[in-house]
Amino acid sequence: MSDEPVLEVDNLHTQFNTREGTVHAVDGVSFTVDEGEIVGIVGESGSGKSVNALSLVRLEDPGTITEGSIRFRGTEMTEADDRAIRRIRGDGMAMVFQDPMETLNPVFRVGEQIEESLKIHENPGSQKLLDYLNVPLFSDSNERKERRNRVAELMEQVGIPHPHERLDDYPHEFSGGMRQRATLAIALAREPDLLIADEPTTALDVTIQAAILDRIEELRDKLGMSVVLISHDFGVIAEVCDRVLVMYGGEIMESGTTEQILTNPQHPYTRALLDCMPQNTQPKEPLRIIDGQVPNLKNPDTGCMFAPRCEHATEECRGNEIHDRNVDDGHRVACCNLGSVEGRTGVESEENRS
Ligand SMILES: Nc1ncnc2c1ncn2[C@@H]1O[C@H](COP(=O)(O)OP(=O)(O)OP(=O)(O)O)[C@@H](O)[C@H]1O
Ligand code: NI
Repeated sequence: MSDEPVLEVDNLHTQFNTREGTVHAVDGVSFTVDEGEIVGIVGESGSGKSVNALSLVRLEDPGTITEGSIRFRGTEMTEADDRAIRRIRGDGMAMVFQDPMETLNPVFRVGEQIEESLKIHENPGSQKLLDYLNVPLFSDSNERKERRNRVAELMEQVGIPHPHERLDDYPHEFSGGMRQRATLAIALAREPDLLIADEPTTALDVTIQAAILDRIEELRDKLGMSVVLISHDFGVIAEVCDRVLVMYGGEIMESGTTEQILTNPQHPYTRALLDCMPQNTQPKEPLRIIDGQVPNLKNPDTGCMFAPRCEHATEECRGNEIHDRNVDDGHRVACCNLGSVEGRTGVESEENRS
């Protein structure tokens, strides 16, 4: 195990230029992911979670990274050329999307698609040329058989039963949960150092969701893989994550270990999100939602993004730039009004880092 974080994101800004103005989708985000660590990103719809994730793998187009740094295992992703990015997508980082059909091609068999991913992993640089020449990487039949076994093994790892019988199925022959598992197998075929999973279980029912989260956790334990797991559901995050980033309006409002965030939430937004968890709602009580709307990210106002919806907000919150502060070892909060929320403890006087 190395002490260096696998991923270091510093002051990342990703914007979209639209006719109505510039959308500040990710606005000064900093975080790290250590080897073997599962970091969760939680926040309401539109808070910038997906744009953040896509920026990490440099799929932010049509957005633009306007500022900041993303260092992945020593490579500066914001400056890397296409070749370096292709290599990193080949075997460094892999991404799983909410909709499996973003990954799966309906006209190829599931097994073939996992096999393709294995090939890219083994040969990230030469892939384009081989595709162009239409040369199969493995012509020898023994090797072909071995490769199919490896694909079946991967399918088994992600919980697809009877994989040898399912290898030659097409995606439409798979159920939603099985398709999601297949995309996980495609991602894992590359043995990524970092798996970025954007709402991988949102469309699935609870038991399948739990099974997939178990798999991710198990693979982290087995392979030492690092994971960035995105969800709007605190329940999912609490289940598997070591550390949590709470995102709102393109910024990180609070970050800390899962325990710190769950047992000692300091930011009013984090508290509001936790209050909305079904687990924290009485039976028969309707599910709570946070009053008000997510902010307009076009030409945002100064001050705290959450201030318009925050019951503790003061003039200071609206007028000033907010810096995050350390409230406990590794627990940071971007709120200028710390201490106003009942039950807050342990706030250090230390000002922001920068
Ligand atoms: N292609 C685009 N053009 C313009 N704005 C965009 C584009 N893609 C995303 N945005 C904006 O960026 C902001 C962040 O979106 P993002 O998809 O990252 O949110 P999210 O937190 O992932 O939400 P959800 O939970 O709904 O997936 C939103 O305001 C969204 O409208
Ligand atoms: Ni999203």
